[in-house]
Amino acid sequence: MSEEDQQHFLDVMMGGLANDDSSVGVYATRPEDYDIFSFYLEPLIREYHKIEGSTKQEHDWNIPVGEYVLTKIDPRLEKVSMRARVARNVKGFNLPPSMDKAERIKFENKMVEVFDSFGIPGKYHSLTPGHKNFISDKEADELRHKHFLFNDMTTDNHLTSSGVASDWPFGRGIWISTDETKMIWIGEEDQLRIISIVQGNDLGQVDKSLHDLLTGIEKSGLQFAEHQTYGVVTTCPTNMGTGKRQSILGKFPNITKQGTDEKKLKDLARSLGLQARGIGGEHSNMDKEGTADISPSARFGVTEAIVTKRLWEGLIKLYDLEKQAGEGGERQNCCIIQ
Ligand SMILES: Nc1ncnc2c1ncn2[C@@H]1O[C@H](COP(=O)(O)OP(=O)(O)OP(=O)(O)O)[C@@H](O)[C@H]1O
Repeated sequence: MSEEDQQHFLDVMMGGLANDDSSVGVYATRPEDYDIFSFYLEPLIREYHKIEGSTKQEHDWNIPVGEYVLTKIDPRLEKVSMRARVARNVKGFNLPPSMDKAERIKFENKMVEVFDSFGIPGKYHSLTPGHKNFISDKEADELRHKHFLFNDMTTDNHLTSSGVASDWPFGRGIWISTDETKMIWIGEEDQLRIISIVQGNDLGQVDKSLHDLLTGIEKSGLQFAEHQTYGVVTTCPTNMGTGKRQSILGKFPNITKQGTDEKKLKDLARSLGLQARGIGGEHSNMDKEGTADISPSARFGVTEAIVTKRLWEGLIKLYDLEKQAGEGGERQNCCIIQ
């Protein structure tokens, strides 16, 4: 390996070397890392995604609207906060761990041009000092409170030690559609996180909203970085494949014993192929009602449609366990996050 590659390899491993609590401990710094360091990254991707034999990532957004309706699980799941996001990076740019300040700003400006012309009404809010769309800390916190905007990245050791959070807050921001159901993060763990949040009960509805947004961006001519085997290229190998994470915010007071036993819910979720996170995203806590963000773990070797199906099937089982955990098999109120 050349000296230059050795340095890049060290950069890839930096997040894990600096953080004992890392689960994967690896961030790609450039799309080509997945080929140059495949001897290291391929086994890791296979193990994480439990892939045996040869798998080539396929895409399928054919998600039935009207089929995965949460009120079929429980009529009280009427107004649930549903979220779906995909991670994307654009061809020709480094991945966030190795972007410098100038490249981050250049990327943000390129995206502002897309937002000005891609046809979905909305507004861009920038965290970059001096940007024409700059928002104050107070405004940024209001957007965080609504679960729209990502946190200050410098508070996360994994993001700082790997370089993902470098040059904060330059080149960072969020585009939000006028109806506040669609949003795009700029400059977080991936260059783009394309997101939809819908309050409702049909999982297909949030997928459709996300897919409309993604298609709109693709039509703008932006070309995403793709790998011939692993699908969309993402900074963290755990997101490779579809880059899709789909979740609902649900209340599980019985399983979590009023939020005092988060581990119980996390373990049960894991056994169902799901992940349970706290109310404010990864590494956050649940509240006294055991409110958790539930999403399927799989991103690679499954299609976008399968991710939704897995969430649906997992929720049927998880809500049944919640019911069983309650006194007399009764489930308390479940879902509305205001
Ligand atoms: N169903 C949901 N409804 C509303 N907000 C949600 C929902 N699920 C997650 N969120 C919010 O989205 C934000 C981002 O969460 P988080 O960082 O865990 O996930 P992510 O964007 O998918 O990225 P990553 O998996 O890389 O951490 C948090 O504020 C979280 O509370």
